[in-house]
Amino acid sequence: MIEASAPGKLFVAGEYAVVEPGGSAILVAVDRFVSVSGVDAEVGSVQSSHYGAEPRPWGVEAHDVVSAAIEVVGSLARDHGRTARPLALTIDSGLDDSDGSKYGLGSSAAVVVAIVRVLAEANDVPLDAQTTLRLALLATWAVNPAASGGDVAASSLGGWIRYRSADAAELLDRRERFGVAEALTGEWGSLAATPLPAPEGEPLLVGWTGSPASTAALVGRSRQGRAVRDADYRAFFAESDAAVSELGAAIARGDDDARASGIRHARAALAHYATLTGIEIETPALTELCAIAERHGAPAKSSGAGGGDCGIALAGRAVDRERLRAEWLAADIRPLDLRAWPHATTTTEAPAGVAATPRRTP
Ligand SMILES: Nc1ncnc2c1ncn2[C@@H]1O[C@H](COP(=O)(O)OP(=O)(O)O)[C@@H](O)[C@H]1O
Ligand SMILES: C[C@@](O)(CCOP(=O)(O)OP(=O)(O)O)CC(=O)O
Repeated sequence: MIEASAPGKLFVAGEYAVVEPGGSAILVAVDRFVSVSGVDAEVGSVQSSHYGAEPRPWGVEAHDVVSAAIEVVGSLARDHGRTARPLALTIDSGLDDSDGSKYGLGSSAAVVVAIVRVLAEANDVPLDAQTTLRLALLATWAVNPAASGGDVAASSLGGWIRYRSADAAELLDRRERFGVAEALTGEWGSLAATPLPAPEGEPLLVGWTGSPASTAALVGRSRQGRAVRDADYRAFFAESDAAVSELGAAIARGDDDARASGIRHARAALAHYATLTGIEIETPALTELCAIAERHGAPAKSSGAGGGDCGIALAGRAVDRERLRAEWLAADIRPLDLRAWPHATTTTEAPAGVAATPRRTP
């Protein structure tokens, strides 16, 4: 049996701007995982609670990320002159809560990355984190070419990362014309995924404000909705980029004040974007989440597409986290028990039962 897992993620800054090729974001992987196992089988299949009781055979016309991930690694194996080994895959997602709440922790990215890891291991295709990222991006874009891939980068690399997006259309075209193996090598334009040092003292606090509208719908609306003047969009893009640079540099040198300023600037850029597009990114519940955190001295903002889901706060050592969490709860905001992963103190250890890199068991 081969097993691998991949962590979920949260956006810290750069949402929406990162959708544009060359846009930047900061993300953090969190300690909830999607795990995938695979055993040799005559016919490839996938079992998941998403599909009901029966395993789904590979190759079924299902335009989803699971099929896309199987397809992309299969193509790579063929490009290397091998036939992809059929496996019976089982997907087990720990990203949603036992009561069925979905927190928007990037399940599609974690599923893709975990599947890519298992299949690559089964087919003896060695993968480093950057190659995993590229393969998982090709799979993700095959289903959603408008995705920035920031979530895929966080799932592939783990930890705190700075991400700059690539031109999906150009890379999909390269895959189409030259195959996956060829598409993987060579320039990926503006793509960059760089680890940042984990901030000291585990400052990440996460609150969940309820289920949002779908991200695809929000991103779609942002493009087709209110006609945004090019100059206005450019101003937002520059503002977001500056906030991400400020925050990335602050995290890199461990400067808490500059980190707080970076978060507040990223929040302001999103407010600007919401005004331009008419999208409600920061709902009243998210505004309340931020107000409570700010009263405790912790800078905060929405995380991801917004319209609900999670907000984050970065709490310095002086912040009374227990009181902050209690006030969130009293305001109907659910504090989530999440930490950055790998944890700052145990960077080499995976939690029990979690294989960051694929593992074979007899
Ligand atoms: N446990 C799972 N089993 C199979 N597919 C999954 C699972 N979790 C997520 N997915 C895939 O990921 C998609 C969810 O993607 P998306 O709506 O972007 O959510 P998220 O914001 O969590 O990434 C699903 O439609 C499905 O294709
Ligand atoms: C708007 C975005 O920049 C961020 C969306 O972040 P979310 O974390 O909300 O996304 P899902 O994982 O699909 O729930 C779109 C993108 O980067 O693709």
